[in-house]
Amino acid sequence: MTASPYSAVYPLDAPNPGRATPRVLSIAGSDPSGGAGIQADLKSIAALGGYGMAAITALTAQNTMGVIAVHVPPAQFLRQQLDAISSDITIDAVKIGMLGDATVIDEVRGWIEEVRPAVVVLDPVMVATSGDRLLRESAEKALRSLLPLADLITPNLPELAMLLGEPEATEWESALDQGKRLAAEYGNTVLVKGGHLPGPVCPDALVNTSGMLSRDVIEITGPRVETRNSHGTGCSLSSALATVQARRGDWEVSLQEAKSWLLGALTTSGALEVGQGNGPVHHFHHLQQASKPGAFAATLWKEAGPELESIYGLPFIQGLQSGELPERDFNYYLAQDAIYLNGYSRVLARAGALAPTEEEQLFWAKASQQCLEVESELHRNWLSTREASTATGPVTKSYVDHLLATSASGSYAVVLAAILPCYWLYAEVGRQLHASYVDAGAPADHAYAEWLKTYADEDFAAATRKAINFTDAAAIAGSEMERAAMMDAFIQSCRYETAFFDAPRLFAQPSIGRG
Ligand SMILES: Nc1ncnc2c1ncn2[C@@H]1O[C@H](COP(=O)(O)OP(=O)(O)O)[C@@H](O)[C@H]1O
Ligand SMILES: Cc1ncc(COP(=O)(O)OP(=O)(O)O)c(N)n1
Repeated sequence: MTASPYSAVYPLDAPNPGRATPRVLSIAGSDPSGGAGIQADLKSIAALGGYGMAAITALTAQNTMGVIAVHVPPAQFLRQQLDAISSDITIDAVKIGMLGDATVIDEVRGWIEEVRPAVVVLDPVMVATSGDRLLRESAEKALRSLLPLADLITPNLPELAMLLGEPEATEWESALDQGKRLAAEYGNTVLVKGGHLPGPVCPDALVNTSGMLSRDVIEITGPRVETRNSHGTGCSLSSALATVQARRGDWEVSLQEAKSWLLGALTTSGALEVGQGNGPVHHFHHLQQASKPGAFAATLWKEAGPELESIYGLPFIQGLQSGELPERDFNYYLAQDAIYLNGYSRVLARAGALAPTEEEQLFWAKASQQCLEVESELHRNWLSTREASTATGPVTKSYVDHLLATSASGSYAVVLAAILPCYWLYAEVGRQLHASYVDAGAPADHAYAEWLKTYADEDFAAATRKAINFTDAAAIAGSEMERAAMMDAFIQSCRYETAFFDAPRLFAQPSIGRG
């Protein structure tokens, strides 16, 4: 099973001690072309689920080709902006970007010392990629005085070198060494970024030498996207990190989530068609993708692919297809299926209770009832003449527990995502098995002929299509966080589907009597 990009990024069991919608302040310069500075910060904060605020340090006249002019308003006015915000609003995280000159830095330092926000991310913006200065050279010393107040510093390689007064690193290992030196000097965490190095990968690493992370260096790598559209990547990443950190409270988790989102924003940046130079990244790529009907269902199906492949490779499925499956395994499977269906029926009823429309309520209520009817049918027609333990097996127990836990605490959309694999994977596996039985001339002497015929159930196929459509619609109506939780619930259920088909091989006992 390949790991889902979402499961790494939004683990359901990850610590989530912060606010669902963190209030994040960007203290940065304005980029009127919208790709960097506060404009990029506000988009990034919103894209990652935060409430964005902005105090403007400087105005630039710039576009995707470079910076034409910089205007730094009086620093006291910045202080008035900052005081206006902090006297009224609790700030969960601050991202600091372009500061312009030493008077601005002094005001920001005074305000941070007074307010002490819980999360401070400092992107020490000095020179734009275009080569234009965004911080006066005379202000570099003042900038260093701000570093101890930051929890995380996110310099690019030229900025890292400038802060240390060393030549710029040209290799990843020496960049990490520089990161360690800066982290040791200021006692905080440094994000060393590999964007400026050549090569097919683009690594980033959290570096802390005082034991505040699980390791001194936590490296997260990713592919390098072939694009010119990297304007504002540093701004976007640092504000995304501040937002996720305020929610998650774990820098490693925050970097994984922010980096994965930025990768999508870089990959899809071409669709924006903004400017003739280094264009911006697509901050809201994930929302547009998810709002197309069928797109979320297609992503789910792609995620289920490797699990389906595993299912087809299982001895149980191959034995069912060839007819050589030991009867003991088949009996175990039937008995566990009956137990499972009883639990599944309760979860379907819960989906009905949460359904937003009468059509969906009716669909799930009927599905819940049909589930109990199939359970009775299994007992009446299939299990009454067979020997199989009626004790709940470990996989059945875990699968039903997962479904019940999801239905107890998950939203309608998440419950549907957990329910769906039992429809979708089962329908697909059944379709394939039935097709191969028919292709083989539907032999009447096939040991499981009667069972394989039950897979040709057009009503179940139609119900599966409806369940997929309802799940897709719930994803479109939901938030990004909800879709991530749906993805996790879906993948978890897919894994249980595979385990369920494999359970007879592992747990069916040779001659256990019923009861
Ligand atoms: N071409 C690219 N492909 C993938 N990730 C990139 C690319 N360029 C930059 N990044 C990522 O963007 C973020 C900002 O990196 P960097 O370009 O080094 O900083 P800055 O924008 O401050 O100069 C980092 O997470 C880096 O890994
Ligand atoms: C107003 C403003 N702030 C910061 C930058 C620099 O942006 P950054 O994300 O570091 O990357 P580049 O745009 O330089 O590639 C800026 N240009 N403007």
